[in-house]
Amino acid sequence: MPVTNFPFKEKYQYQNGFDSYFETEAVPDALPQGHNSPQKPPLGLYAEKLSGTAFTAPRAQNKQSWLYRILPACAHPPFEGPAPSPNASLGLGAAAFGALRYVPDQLRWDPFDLDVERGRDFVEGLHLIAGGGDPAVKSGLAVYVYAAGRSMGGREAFYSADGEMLIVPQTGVLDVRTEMGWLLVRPMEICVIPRGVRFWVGLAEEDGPGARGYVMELFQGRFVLPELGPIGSNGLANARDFQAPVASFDEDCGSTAGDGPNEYVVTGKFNNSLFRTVQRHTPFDVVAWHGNYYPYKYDLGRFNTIGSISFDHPDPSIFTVLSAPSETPGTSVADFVIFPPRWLVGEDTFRPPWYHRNTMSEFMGLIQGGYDAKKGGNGGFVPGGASLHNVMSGHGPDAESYEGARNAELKPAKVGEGSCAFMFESCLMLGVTDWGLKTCQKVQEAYNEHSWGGVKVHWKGAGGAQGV
Ligand SMILES: O=C(O)Cc1cc(O)ccc1O
Ligand SMILES: [Fe+2]
Repeated sequence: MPVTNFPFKEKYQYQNGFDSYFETEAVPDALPQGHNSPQKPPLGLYAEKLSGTAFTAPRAQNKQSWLYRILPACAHPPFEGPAPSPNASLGLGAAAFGALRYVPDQLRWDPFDLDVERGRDFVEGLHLIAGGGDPAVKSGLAVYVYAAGRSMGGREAFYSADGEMLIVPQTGVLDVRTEMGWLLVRPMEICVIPRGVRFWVGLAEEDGPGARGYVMELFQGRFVLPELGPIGSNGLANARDFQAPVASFDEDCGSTAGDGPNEYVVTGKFNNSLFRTVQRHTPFDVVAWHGNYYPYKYDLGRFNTIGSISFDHPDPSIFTVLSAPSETPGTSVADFVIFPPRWLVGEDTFRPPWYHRNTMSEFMGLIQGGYDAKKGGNGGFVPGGASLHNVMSGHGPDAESYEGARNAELKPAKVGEGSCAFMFESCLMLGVTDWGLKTCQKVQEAYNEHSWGGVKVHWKGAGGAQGV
């Protein structure tokens, strides 16, 4: 079901479409007509180009936007850093990335703690849990969980030069301000902030339980919609359901870069370290923009789920929302896959996921409800928790789910009502941080035993009838 209530309607306005060319102006006539960079842009604005791909990238992949702003982004004192990570002990930063540990065991985590002390904002609350590759050579990705108990300071902004950030809220509504405008992102919605775009994250419900969720930072390439092949021209996540913000700006800029009335802290993530600068003008001063490089959001309830209407359990690639292709055809650096409510009708079929070992690694999280192949409850796979099944690590339904599905009457059945699990699937082997393995204290030590310790032998012997 799509997310329905739309608070703060006047602040959040969207333009619809994936990979579209948009133009938007918060003040009439702020966009130059017929030019990108006139001698004097309208209203005394500066023109600034933001490129997400090489200038010479083929047209089909080329991503860039023109921003018309009160002062250009370059007007700031030198960055200081690497700054001590606001949460070095929690796992963000170069040291944590450099010390990733690669383990073949299946891992599962209890729900990660919310920031009940209300001490951390979104950036301070980012905990690196797993990753692979290297942002300096634009390869690989990082996976975080976040727990934010408060909004970022009113004069703060963050950006990642390392990659595009896919944010998956699990608890708490995020009020996201970007250079290109505002996005309201609720649980069961996601948003993507492209590399380099400055943003601010607030909690829309200041007196709620705080915000918790998952982030994938993609060092390599960008998220695109998966090919549909024989599915045809519609299905899965449809382009028109992606929403981009409209231009919205503040005017706190003084008359030059140096003498503005206030100080704004811009924190940049650069090769896994944080650098900060304090400038005397707001980074959110973009009065108009046009282009195809922009942040966007998507309501997972709009996903058009497709499955087998005859027999056998299809590969989960049919549930891909967004995909970041590698150079190898059909092989993703990262896929974002969801398991929404759906009908299962397969005849003579073991309906949950089969047992499997993959060359791809699978990091899973649960936004709400349960997951059909795994027990919930204490010690199970529950909302706000996670699991990691790394390259060639065997996994599948726990013994109890296997027995249940093996003996189930195969009537059409709706699974996953009110639930949504997701998977960050990657062709990379994922290393886990010290925080993820130890400090967070959420690893379920008995995960393997608890899930598969009880798998029964059904073998009837060489003479046994098949399928009994
Ligand atoms: O491991 C998992 O639970 C994810 C998954 C789901 C599915 O339906 C098929 C394969 C797969 O890896
Ligand atoms: Fe799997």
